[in-house]
Amino acid sequence: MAGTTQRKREVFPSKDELSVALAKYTANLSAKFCKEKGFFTVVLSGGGLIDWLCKLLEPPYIDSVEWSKWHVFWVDERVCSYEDPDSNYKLAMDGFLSKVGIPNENIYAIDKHYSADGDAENCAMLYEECLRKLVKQNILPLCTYGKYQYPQFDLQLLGMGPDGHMASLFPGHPQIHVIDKWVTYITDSPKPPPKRITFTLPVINSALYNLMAVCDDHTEQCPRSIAEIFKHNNLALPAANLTAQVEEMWYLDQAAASLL
Ligand SMILES: O=C(O)[C@H](O)[C@@H](O)[C@H](O)[C@H](O)COP(=O)(O)O
Repeated sequence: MAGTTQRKREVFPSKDELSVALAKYTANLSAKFCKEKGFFTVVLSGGGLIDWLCKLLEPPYIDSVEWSKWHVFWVDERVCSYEDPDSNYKLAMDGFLSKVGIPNENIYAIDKHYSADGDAENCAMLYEECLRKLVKQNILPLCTYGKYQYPQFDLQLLGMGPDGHMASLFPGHPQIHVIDKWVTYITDSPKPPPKRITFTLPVINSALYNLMAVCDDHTEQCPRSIAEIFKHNNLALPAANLTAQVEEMWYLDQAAASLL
């Protein structure tokens, strides 16, 4: 089913207030899905997001969230070794995942060897294979979207770059049009590093809940992209193509929303 949700947004005076709301949103969905089906599938991105998730590491969430029932994925990943400061896996492990009790086998990172070798194509292929195994194990249901089926996650936590990219789907690059794969790759990303893997747009839009968090660090481009999306629905910006099966929510700080 194609996502038909309405784009919702909330604007927060500061990053700190956005972080509080982000923790609450995530913890509420975690409780809902753990109660309903016994586990919670959550997809992370890189960038500022991991830092903004820090309130989950504080009471009441650190003790109340059922961390052992989480399954964690990445919407995109930089193709480099796990130790590289560019790695989204390292960013999330160091800043968040190592501080909560998620079983290691529930953390689905990019392939260790191909990523260290810089082999983006095989990393994408193996990540898709990993998702297909989880479909067989009934961890991920399938969602029909257009003429294909895609894995369906409970919650995706996304970020947007100032140019309007989300995941590693960049404006003017062909990856945004890929529909016959679940995971694809790019070797000339305009945001460094150049080699990355990324979920395709229909996988992103098959998620039940998509939360896009955007805080602006005083760039001129970010508020302009937000205005293009909310006022003109300019689909040339990849993030304007975001939808979800149940809820598409945008959390913006005041700076990012300054042109709305
Ligand atoms: O690996 C990545 O680079 C990301 O997943 C990317 O899509 C990110 O979410 C946005 O670029 C926002 O990043 P910032 O929060 O740092 O602006």
